[in-house]
Amino acid sequence: MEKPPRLLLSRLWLQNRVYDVTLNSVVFAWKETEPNKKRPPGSSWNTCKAAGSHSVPVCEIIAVQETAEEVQKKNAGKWHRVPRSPEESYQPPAFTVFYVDRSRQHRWRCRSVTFHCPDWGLCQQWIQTIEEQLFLLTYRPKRLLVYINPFGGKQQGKRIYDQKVAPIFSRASISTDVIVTERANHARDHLKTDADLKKYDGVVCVGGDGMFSEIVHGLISRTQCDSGVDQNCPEETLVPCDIRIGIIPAGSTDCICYATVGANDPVTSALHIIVGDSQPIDVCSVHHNNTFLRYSVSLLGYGFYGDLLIDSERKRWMGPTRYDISGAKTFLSHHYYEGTVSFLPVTDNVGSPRDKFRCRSGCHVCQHSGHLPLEEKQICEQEEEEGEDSVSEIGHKDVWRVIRGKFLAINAVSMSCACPRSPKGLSPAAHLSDGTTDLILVHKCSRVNFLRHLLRHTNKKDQFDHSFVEVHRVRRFRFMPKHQEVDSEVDSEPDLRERGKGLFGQICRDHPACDCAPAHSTWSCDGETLPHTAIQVSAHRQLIKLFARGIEEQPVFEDSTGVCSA
Ligand SMILES: CCCCCCCCCCCCC/C=C/[C@@H](O)[C@H](COP(=O)(O)O)NC(=O)CCCCCCCCCCCCCCC
Ligand SMILES: Nc1ncnc2c1ncn2[C@@H]1O[C@H](COP(=O)(O)OP(=O)(O)O)[C@@H](O)[C@H]1O
Ligand SMILES: [Ca+2]
Repeated sequence: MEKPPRLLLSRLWLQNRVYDVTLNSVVFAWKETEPNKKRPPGSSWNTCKAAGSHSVPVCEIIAVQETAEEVQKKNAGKWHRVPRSPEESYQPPAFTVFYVDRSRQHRWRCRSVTFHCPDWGLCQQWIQTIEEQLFLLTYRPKRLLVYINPFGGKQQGKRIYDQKVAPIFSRASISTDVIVTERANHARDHLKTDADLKKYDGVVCVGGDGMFSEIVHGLISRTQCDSGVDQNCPEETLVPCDIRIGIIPAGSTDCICYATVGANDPVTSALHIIVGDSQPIDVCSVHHNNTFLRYSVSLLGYGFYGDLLIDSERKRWMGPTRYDISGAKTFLSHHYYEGTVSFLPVTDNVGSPRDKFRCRSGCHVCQHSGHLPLEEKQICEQEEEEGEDSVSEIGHKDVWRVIRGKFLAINAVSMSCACPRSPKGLSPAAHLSDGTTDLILVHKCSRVNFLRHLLRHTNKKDQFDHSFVEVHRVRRFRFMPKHQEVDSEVDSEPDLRERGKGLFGQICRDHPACDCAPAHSTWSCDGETLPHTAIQVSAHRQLIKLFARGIEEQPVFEDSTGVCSA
């Protein structure tokens, strides 16, 4: 490929060594010259041959600044001997370039490198030319609206933002309006009606998956409202949101951040926002008949994860540990739930949930997955009883499959849900933006088998390779609990819930050794409970966009000799 024309080439000093420094529209690079001895005062700037080299893509430069003399002296003090004369202490004009440096485990760090120039004019020329190149990156955000949940995770949201994120935003000349939320749904309601979104290039959420869910609900509802789309209609094609969302992880699970960036690290996320990344994300809409309930981006779970969530909400004061305690308790209670799952399997997709390859930055499956209209075509239903072979070859493209059974867990994930607890996630091969969700059915099995299945979320073994687990990639699905099947017209779930909550229901839930099954569980939708158990779910391809790029393939490590951390 042809190289872009060079914009600047100069011989400059970096930590008393001479470098050939170049800039074109794509790369900023510096190459050490040789022999590169310490520069004696008054020596020529033109020495030497090439040696060690470094380069930074222009799109990963965060900022450039003229370096104040005091800063230079301070930096120089780290390695300089004390100057003997005033001439020797003279610091030539210098500029500092701040850029993204890849570290271990998909973490990004802000690094800086300072070059000394022979004269002030050249220094200014470098600063101006780099700034001009950054100005051309129009996809970078300039104004952001930030919501901080001060009570998410370990209640560190405000501190994380003030200490780790705000300084790099300001270095990148990003202006912000910050709202520290005062109540649950504060951010959602503000986005839905009050926020002047035209003023901003992005919305940033400091908190966990629950807080992100608030932002998503605010933005999607606002967009549908502005476009006259009725969210209550399950068949509607929803209008995608234009504005990108950034997540600064400060929650308990942080799976949306982890699964889209590869780390739950505030600085990494801030840098992805600054460089203006964009990653489309699938969203599932959840309805009960013709009533819209919620959107789901991560885990929509019934049975194990639903029960776990209900129990964990009472332990919110424990912070993120609540999920482990409630997880163990729910595991011991070992409840299963009867019901019918119907789903529309994906037939025209390139990927499958059993694939060995993963959704990564620039994923071809996400790019090439077609967008089928959501309208239900001719519905052919084939019932499958548990334990029998499931066959669905009816020779029709859109065949609904029906599975009636006893389930320990029903999970739908439209992304992998990778998180620190499970770095590969609930469905390791799920895709961020292919318009599908992976439906995982864990049938009733022994505690030992269920534990084996759970443990496989934390190691390299395939968690779907069990006779009691099945996984399907779907565009839509429905669930009907058994107690409502008799009369599906009955819409009196609150009464039924009361029954489950009665004296015996409570004892059974709280008594780990008790094997009697409660009538129904509760759906957990990205960490919030749903008020209904009979639901219809539709995946909407690429409905929202994040300041992320998907998980990058193996990061490239470079020797950063001569480069200091910002
Ligand atoms: C034996 C060890 C088994 C480890 C199994 C780990 C599976 C972890 C999968 C996690 C998927 C997370 C999906 C994300 C959901 C979030 O949207 C949502 C909201 O997050 P937020 O509070 O940050 O706002 N979070 C959740 O619903 C919480 C999920 C909690 C997962 C913790 C699971 C721990 C299970 C422990 C089982 C222990 C068995 C012990 C046997 C003696
Ligand atoms: N100021 C606030 N006071 C109480 N709850 C809040 C506030 N701001 C947001 N929330 C709610 O807190 C819940 C948990 O937030 P989240 O940031 O996801 O933390 P965690 O990951 O610990 O659950 C979300 O449901 C959100 O709606
Ligand atoms: Ca998906």
